[in-house]
Amino acid sequence: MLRLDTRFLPGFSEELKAHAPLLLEAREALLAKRGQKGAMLGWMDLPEDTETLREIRRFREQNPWVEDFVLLGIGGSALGPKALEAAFADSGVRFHYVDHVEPEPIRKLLQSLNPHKTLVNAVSKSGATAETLAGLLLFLDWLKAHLGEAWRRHLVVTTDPKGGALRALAGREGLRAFAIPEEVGGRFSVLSPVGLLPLAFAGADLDALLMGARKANEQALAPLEESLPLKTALLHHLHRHLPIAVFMVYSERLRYLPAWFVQLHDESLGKRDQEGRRVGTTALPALGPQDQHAQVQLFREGPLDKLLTLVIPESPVEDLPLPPVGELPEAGYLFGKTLFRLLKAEAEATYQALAEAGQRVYALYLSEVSPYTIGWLLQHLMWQTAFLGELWGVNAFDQPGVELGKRLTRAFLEGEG
Ligand SMILES: O=P(O)(O)OC[C@H]1O[C@](O)(CO)[C@@H](O)[C@@H]1O
Repeated sequence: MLRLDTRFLPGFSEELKAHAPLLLEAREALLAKRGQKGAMLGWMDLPEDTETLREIRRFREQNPWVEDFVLLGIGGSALGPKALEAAFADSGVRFHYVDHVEPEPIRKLLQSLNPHKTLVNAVSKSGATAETLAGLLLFLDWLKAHLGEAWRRHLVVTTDPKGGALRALAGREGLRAFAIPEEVGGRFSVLSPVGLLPLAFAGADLDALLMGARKANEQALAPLEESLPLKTALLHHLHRHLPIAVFMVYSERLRYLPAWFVQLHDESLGKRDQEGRRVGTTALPALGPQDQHAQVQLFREGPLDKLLTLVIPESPVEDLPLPPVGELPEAGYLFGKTLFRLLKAEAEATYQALAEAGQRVYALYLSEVSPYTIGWLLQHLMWQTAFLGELWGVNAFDQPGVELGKRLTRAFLEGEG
């Protein structure tokens, strides 16, 4: 269950009523593009794709030998699986992410892995991302050197259904390849094989994840009063004059989720609008309780330039009681409580303290941290982002601003000869 709390934002229900026509129009405009080629709205349908899920499960069953799973990919090709695997891994398979190009950690990783027990998953929608291709060159070479002709069984690609270098490689070499549907962009691809394949090896409950996402779909299309994504989109719209959108999650298991949200929000919404005006707010990742001891001082007493989203679990999946220990009477106020009660008290205290400081803050309560609630949350945030794209007059599904950096990198390398 996912629940919105706006107790510190009085007047929100009036705002919701006042903005109903705008919100419904934005939703209509978005949905009118559903099914259009190039609209990139295929992520809406991913939760229903049980055929792909079956294929992925079969592949997982055919490869019980895997002990280490190396994901080569960056941005939307890595952030989602990384966030979900950290939260729900249960199989003992070790995961490694090559979402960078720093030589030392890659050398260390290559030295530590047993190639016979390693599955490499190269993930790239475009098949053209320099970081991913560089990782692939290294791992391909390594697999071939250690396994000879058998290397092909140790490399699986997740990429565009038709085009790009990874699809061509898979075709030439007969590699197993999973498709990222044409109409699904990288940062909206977590519920495609980009996320599902690694999560199958992690032993996560994929049925529950997709069921949760279907719930978000249902709510996105529901009447305004029940449409959580329209409501949170409105919260961001009403606060678009505040430059920073903090996304603070009270769960260690969800420690990589803020990074996933940052890409989703920033790369989708930080753009020029139709009139050429610069649009967007800057998502700032935060983790509770750690960032209470790092960022909350600024949030409390620094500029009132933020809208804060707190993601707070309401109950634990399992809890740990804090035992009374005679040697530590100073911790007496904790005796007999549980770890989760402390976590919850800290989240609630921070929520109140931020509101009292004058910051604009709301909470998204999760009944617990589970594949179901997180599937729901991820898909909810994708809807929120898509609605904001409509409200702000930007295309939430392209990223023209990253192209120049890529072209220059290539030019620098080619210039070196
Ligand atoms: O999946 P690809 O095509 O390798 O892209 C990786 C990432 O790079 C970007 O295109 C930005 O450069 C992101 O949108 C994307 O998630």
